[in-house]
Amino acid sequence: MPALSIRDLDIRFPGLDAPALAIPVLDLAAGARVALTGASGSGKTTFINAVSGLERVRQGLVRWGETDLAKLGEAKRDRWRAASIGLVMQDFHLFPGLSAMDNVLLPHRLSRALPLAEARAEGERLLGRFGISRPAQRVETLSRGQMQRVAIARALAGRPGILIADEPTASLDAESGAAVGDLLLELSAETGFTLIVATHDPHLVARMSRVLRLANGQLAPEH
Ligand SMILES: Nc1ncnc2c1ncn2[C@@H]1O[C@H](COP(=O)(O)OP(=O)(O)OP(=O)(O)O)[C@@H](O)[C@H]1O
Repeated sequence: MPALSIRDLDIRFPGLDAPALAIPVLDLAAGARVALTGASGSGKTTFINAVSGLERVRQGLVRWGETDLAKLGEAKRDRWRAASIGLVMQDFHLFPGLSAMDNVLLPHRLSRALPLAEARAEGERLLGRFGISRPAQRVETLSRGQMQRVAIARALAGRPGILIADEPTASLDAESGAAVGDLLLELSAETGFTLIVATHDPHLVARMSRVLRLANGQLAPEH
């Protein structure tokens, strides 16, 4: 359950006058439950890409525990991410034609960060717990709320110390969105992973222990 330290982070894209994201100092405690919020274009996805190692950090320090992502090349970042982070996206990113269980196992077959038998056992446990009673069902036949729960089971089957979710409830109706929010909070309380959720959902924001508000790539002071 690593803590996150950011120092002097500055991410720029060609054609933009100001940095897309500039964070002089940010510390998140191990096991923190953090909402990341802000208007469209404020830098949420840029933040997620930087702290998950999806994007290379060229200026500044992004350290999870003892690992400074800015110092790792792409292959090492990919390996670190597979072993350390579960990612949940708005549009689930599930593979149609594969069963719920095969979707859960796919990243573990590829990364081998964890023995496959362990990922399978944990995946079965999580799918059962999430009410996905037919793990052999093809994912495209599930409801959207069920699809998101399969995506969460996939993210957690490797027992990561960090879970990062990008708008996990945005494409769900209010009821399924609330259920997914409940699930994320319940699981983080049980397992203690550090949770970062980018969201516009005020109900979910209100239930997190800390709220980071981005505007034009900068963090607003916290209350
Ligand atoms: N690869 C890129 N090249 C140029 N500009 C980019 C690139 N990626 C992001 N930006 C710009 O950086 C800023 C922050 O974008 P980002 O996607 O992080 O915002 P966001 O808060 O996630 O928005 P949304 O809620 O709409 O997803 C925006 O002005 C965006 O246009």
